[in-house]
Amino acid sequence: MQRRGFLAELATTMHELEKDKDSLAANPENLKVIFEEMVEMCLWGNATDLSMLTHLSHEQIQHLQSVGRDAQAARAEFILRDDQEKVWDHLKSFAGKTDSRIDFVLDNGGFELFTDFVFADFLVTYTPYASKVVFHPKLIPWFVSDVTPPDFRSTTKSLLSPSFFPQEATPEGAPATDSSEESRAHLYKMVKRWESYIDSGVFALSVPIDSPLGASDKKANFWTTPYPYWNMKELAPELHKSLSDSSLVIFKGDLNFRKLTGDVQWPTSTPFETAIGPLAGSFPILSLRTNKADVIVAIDDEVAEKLESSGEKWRYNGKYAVVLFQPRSE
Ligand SMILES: O=P(O)(O)OC[C@H]1O[C@](O)(CO)[C@@H](O)[C@@H]1O
Repeated sequence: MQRRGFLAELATTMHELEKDKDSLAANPENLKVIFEEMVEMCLWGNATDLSMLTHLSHEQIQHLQSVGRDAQAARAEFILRDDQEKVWDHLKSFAGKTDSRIDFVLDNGGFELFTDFVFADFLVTYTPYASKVVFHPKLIPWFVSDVTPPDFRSTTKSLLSPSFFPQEATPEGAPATDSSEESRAHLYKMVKRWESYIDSGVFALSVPIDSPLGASDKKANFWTTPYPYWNMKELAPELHKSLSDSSLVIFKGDLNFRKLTGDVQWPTSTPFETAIGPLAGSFPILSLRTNKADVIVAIDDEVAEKLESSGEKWRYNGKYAVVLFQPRSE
């Protein structure tokens, strides 16, 4: 029930944005505020994949996945390096262009994919900076809950299915409240829009949408090889070329971050640009990562020292995060 609350809350937020669409488009500063909420929603959507569920309490999971403005503000101090400002400036440079494309290198299905859809929807529906989104799934569920093409296809269908969210009832069995009916309607409308975007190509998968589990595709096989993303250009030239046409490539989650940085035990203050090696400058990269493994870069020494001396398992307890941006080279 709680999960449905979050989904509906996001759907209602998106619904309410509709009223302000024109004024938001005319006023980038207001749009920026919403953009930052969207980035953080999408970032923390990664906090609780299946592997984290085993050691977080129900309350901790709910806290990490709560999507309201206040909950996000409370978590801002846990973002150890935050390049949102740079990303926003980069996005604004696409105003007036009709062919700007954002790519999402997906991570987990379920709640995280829902937040990816919401962010993508925000970018194409409410900002003048993106005309298309390409989603990159994996062809096998490599780290258990990775999004595959069948997951992508079934997500909108599930969200639209009446049985997915059974009618709410009060403990006494009274009928649903007006507000829950309304939020259900907002969710329905939003997901219908996503389906129309899939039909029209505004939202696309990098591989044929009907690809079965275990299919082979030059644009996706690389994601499930043992190689770091440093080797993308020579080992997956088609994928590299395709991403080179993107206005922004968003890498979701911990595993993608590890592959971007070579899964190396870098000194914590290593610049992101150094850690991503030959990929730096090839295309604009945004990494939205909650920390679930030892690898970490781009953190000020004082911050790292303080966390180390606290004894907290900050590198992998899922409570901390980084938002890292590397632009395309001129
Ligand atoms: O789903 P994500 O964010 O890519 O996280 C995957 C991570 O989960 C783990 O399997 C366990 O935390 C890590 O080893 C791995 O990097």
